[in-house]
Amino acid sequence: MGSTRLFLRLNPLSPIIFSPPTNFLFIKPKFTAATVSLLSAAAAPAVNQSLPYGPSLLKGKTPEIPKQQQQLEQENETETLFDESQFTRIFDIAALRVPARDCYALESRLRGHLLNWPRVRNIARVPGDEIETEFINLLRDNSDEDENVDSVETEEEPNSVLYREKLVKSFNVRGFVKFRNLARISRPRRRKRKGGKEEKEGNGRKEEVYAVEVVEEERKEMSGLLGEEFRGGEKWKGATRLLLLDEDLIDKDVKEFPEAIKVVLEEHTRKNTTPILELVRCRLTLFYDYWQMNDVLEALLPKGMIIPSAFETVGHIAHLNLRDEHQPLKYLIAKVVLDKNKPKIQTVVNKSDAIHNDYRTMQLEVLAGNHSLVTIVVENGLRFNVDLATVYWNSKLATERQKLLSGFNPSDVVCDVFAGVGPISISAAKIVKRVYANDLNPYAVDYLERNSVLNKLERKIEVYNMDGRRFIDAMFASNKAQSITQVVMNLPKDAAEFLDAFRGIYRGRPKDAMSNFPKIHVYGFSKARDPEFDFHERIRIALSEVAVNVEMRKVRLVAPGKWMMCASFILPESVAFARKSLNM
Ligand SMILES: C[S@@+](CC[C@H](N)C(=O)[O-])C[C@H]1O[C@@H](n2cnc3c(N)ncnc32)[C@H](O)[C@@H]1O
Repeated sequence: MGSTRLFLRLNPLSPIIFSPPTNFLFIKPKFTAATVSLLSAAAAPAVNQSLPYGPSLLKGKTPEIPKQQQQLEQENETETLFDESQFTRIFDIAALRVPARDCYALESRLRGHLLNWPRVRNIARVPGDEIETEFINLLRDNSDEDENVDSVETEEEPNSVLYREKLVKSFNVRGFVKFRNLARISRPRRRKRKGGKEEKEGNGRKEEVYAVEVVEEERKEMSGLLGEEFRGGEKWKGATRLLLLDEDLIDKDVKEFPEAIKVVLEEHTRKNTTPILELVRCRLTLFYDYWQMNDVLEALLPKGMIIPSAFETVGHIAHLNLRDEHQPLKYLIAKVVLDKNKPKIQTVVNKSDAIHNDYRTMQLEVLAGNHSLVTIVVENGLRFNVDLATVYWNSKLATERQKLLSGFNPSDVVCDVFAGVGPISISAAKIVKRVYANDLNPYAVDYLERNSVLNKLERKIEVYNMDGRRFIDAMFASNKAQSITQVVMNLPKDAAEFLDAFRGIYRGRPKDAMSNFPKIHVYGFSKARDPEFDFHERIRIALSEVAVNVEMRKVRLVAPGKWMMCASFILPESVAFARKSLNM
């Protein structure tokens, strides 16, 4: 059966001029004629007074889309899974236009009454808010009113008290006003901004996050509050900024404003013959790039469907584990995951099947982004090249690996029987004297060698490519046997069944010459009600030994009711000198 791709676009028949947006998911007519509205009622913003404070796709207005653009979008719909412009929301808000140099002081003074929306700065810039110095000088020349633009040095030498007072005024929250750049040095670099638009760089493309525009200025209401002398921003003698006010203040009369704002307005009016604050009406537009992954998925997926918001990452790859119900929407989900996690994530894959093969590699389907499954993972300060198409990697085991390594010391010699690309071997090589690392998968061995070199530890690691049982046999038959102090067996599916390889490893050799018995760390899964007992039993059976003194740990729950266990024990002398197992 061919794959069915679902396309989301704005319903062309619905009126969209400043109306609550209605999103519909269309199955392309090419595949079926049925139009399925998968978007829940929740995704259609109603003017709902009970909505919580803050930005929401269920609030605001959608922009007017010109007819021509609508047609263009319909023509291009084959290329896109959904129309990102459907996520544009416009909010009317009130703002105070203030002198740029006072904006930080006023922001901290009025913080509780400002917009305070996540990822939207309370201080906004709009085109034309920066006035050229020459223009300021021109205004100053033509003005007989005293404005507080760096006036200290233009006045006659005052007495010491007045001088100190003047000096104090020459500082603001950012430092000495005459050296504004000094304050900037310690500030993080601002994002590039064009006019009132906030943008971020993502994956080479500029993402428009939000924009602020001034719609109209409301001076009359202010003069009502502040008296006749208030003439509201008729003359701006310097750069200005907008302080975005609490969303609830948009339709309020200034008289109903919180006291703190009224006090600031009055103070400024009293101090300046030409008031330097004004109230303006603004339009705040939040674009697709503003919304977080969950916001978008919640709006796109049918009501009641579980939002697949959690995923594992391996380097630049996000690895989803989609349920059956997500399958028809997998490309759409992957696009959102990619869009919302760029640039760190470049590829989104879905694990399409349980792991069945010997090399423990996952069956991955690339759903979005670039198709390379070769990536670099950084763990514990070490770098690992991994190709998820050919080798095993599991970032969830990072903590466990650290736990295991914490028991190693510089005099140890380690045998890693199922080494993969080397997360245990290479990390161990940093601590111990020597590591013998083995894996059956030739690709894993290739990466293991490369990773040893990449981390400059190749001199401490010897790499082997053979079956685990043969490797154990070869190591303990060689003259390396007496130096080996630790053996790691991380193949949880069936490592315990490899333990019989230790039976008789010293058989036929003089007991006094073979006095060193390595500590074995073996991993395994258990679905039993008592996983410790169950795993211990499996170890005893594999070793054919009744009493084995084992330290048992639960590593993690890998599935409901299924534990990954780690058992550590010193190889019993009786096992090492026992008759060889028939399997060998
Ligand atoms: C669960 S992975 C663990 C790899 C590594 N220790 C890690 O933490 O990433 C198990 C590894 O055992 C290897 N393997 C499977 N059967 C094997 C066998 N019979 N002999 C040796 N290695 C084997 C697989 O290729 C795989 O790399």
